[in-house]
Amino acid sequence: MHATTTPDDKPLFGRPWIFIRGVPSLKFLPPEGPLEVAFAGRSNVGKSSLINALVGHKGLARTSNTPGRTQELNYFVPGGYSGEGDDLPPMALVDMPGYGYAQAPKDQVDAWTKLVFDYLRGRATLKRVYVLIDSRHGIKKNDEEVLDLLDKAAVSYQIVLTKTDKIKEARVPRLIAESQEKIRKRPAAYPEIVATSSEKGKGLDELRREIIETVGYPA
Ligand SMILES: Nc1nc2c(ncn2[C@@H]2O[C@H](COP(=O)(O)OP(=O)(O)OP(=O)(O)O)[C@@H](O)[C@H]2O)c(=O)[nH]1
Ligand SMILES: [Mg+2]
Repeated sequence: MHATTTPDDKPLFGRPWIFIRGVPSLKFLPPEGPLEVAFAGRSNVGKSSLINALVGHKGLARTSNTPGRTQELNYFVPGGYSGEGDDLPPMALVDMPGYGYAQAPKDQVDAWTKLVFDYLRGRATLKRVYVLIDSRHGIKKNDEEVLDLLDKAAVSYQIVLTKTDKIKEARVPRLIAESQEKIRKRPAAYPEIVATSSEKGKGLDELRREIIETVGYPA
């Protein structure tokens, strides 16, 4: 018997990831197939940077200092699958436009927000949403609205603190405790909170482990 060489023999985050599709409106979504893990959060919170840090590819998802950089649902998958027939990747990471303030015309921002909310509410293969919260700001009113939506739609989500390199280290445990208190009664919230810094590589292994567990990889 010889060992197989299917891509599934390699660790999920130990191989190149590729961009496969940008979705400007729901009708362009790929057919439901592989499990999806999505990243939500206010504009500029660090969604695209976190995806790049997780997969170890700096320029994969476009990032910017200007809020409103990501304007579509962007699909990223591990490479090595043709996408034809049954040769599908085991999962996809979905980067999303941010909600809240963005440097773009209001009707455009309203359209992205609707796209994100409709996707979050209605995607059967969406397995987990990471709701990113900037460590300097904590959970705000518009974050709460997204948590309400996810609770109502019974979509499992987890809070991820971003940019922890921008606050004093001693504040991190307090922020985790405060955030945990805010989600304690929320039915679809995963109780653990992950503190990350894409810049310093903090919390990434923990998050990778969570994602692997969430999608049940390898099956
Ligand atoms: N110091 C620090 N800066 C970060 C970190 N993560 C992201 N940033 C910076 O924050 C800014 C926004 O990052 P993005 O990843 O583009 O944020 P986003 O949430 O995808 O933003 P939109 O697509 O506009 O919604 C960029 O200037 C990043 O370099 C971090 O961990 N630490
Ligand atoms: Mg982005």
